[in-house]
Amino acid sequence: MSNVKIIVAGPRGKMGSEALRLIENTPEFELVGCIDRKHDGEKVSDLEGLPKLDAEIFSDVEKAFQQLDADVLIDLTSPEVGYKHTRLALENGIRPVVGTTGFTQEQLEELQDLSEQKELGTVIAPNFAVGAVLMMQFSKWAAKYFPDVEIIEKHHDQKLDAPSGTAVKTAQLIEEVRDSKVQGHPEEKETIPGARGANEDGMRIHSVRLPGLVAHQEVIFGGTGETLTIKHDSHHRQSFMSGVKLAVDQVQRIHTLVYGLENLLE
Ligand SMILES: NC(=O)C1=CN([C@@H]2O[C@H](COP(=O)(O)OP(=O)(O)OC[C@H]3O[C@@H](n4cnc5c(N)ncnc54)[C@H](OP(=O)(O)O)[C@@H]3O)[C@@H](O)[C@H]2O)C=CC1
Ligand SMILES: O=C(O)C1=N[C@H](C(=O)O)C[C@H](O)C1
Repeated sequence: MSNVKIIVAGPRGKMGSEALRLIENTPEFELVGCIDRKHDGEKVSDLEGLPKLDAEIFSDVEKAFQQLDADVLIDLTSPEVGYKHTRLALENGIRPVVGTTGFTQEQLEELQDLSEQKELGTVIAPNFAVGAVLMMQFSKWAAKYFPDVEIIEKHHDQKLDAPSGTAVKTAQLIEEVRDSKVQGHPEEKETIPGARGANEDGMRIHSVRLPGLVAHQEVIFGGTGETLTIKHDSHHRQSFMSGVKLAVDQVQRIHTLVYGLENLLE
């Protein structure tokens, strides 16, 4: 079988650089190019701290997609640019695997339509860590029995989007099984705005941002005389890479958009 030819967008980033290491260590994966707003025309191997891979860097995304013979785009950038990259990849016959978080519901629906129209697979996964996927699934299960729930997500202080994509996805999964419910005291008042966190269908989501953190989430359920906490921690970004590999393998076998790694796990 021939190699999977991959473009990485965001190669200097915390996740993008980890994805380059995954490609370097996966015999059937081949890096054919990178998208980066800096270093146009340089090689990945020219950049300090990145694997010695002989792929060219492009700052012009359309040029990259037209010139490179690629099967898959791995996007690990920021919400606005990630959406643009995903659209352009599909328009150029390249299957996107997207870890970038912060896409709107409308953007996800547009990408779903485009993916189907082009008959090309797209994987958008708010969290590639298998443990995080299980934490979300367990939370969905628990919400059937415990409709009072609050989500606390904790990330490093360089994160751009809040709440995290994982927290949003967790709330969406819980909403599938939980009747809409306003939690807390009906007359509660915030004496400092934001004290009760974001309100998603009555559920509260709290976002902590601190140096020293990587990616962590607790989902706390409250019942009569008991609480249940479901917790996941990513201590290192390697935790996301088996999911990225699975998504790259599977995106070539599907012809629609899959949102969430749980839909690809056996
Ligand atoms: N699905 C998952 O499992 C995970 C998803 N994520 C998500 O992945 C994304 C990246 O995270 P992380 O690696 O931590 O972030 P970083 O900030 O470390 O990296 C982002 C990269 O994207 C580049 N970038 C940002 N904006 C642009 C732009 N306008 N044009 C071109 N390149 C751009 C940055 O380049 P520059 O240095 O020039 O700004 C940087 O190289 C985030 O959305 C995050 O939420 C993170 C971890 C796990
Ligand atoms: O920015 C991060 O770091 C992470 N982003 C994703 C999210 O928004 O959920 C996944 C993981 O939590 C790490």
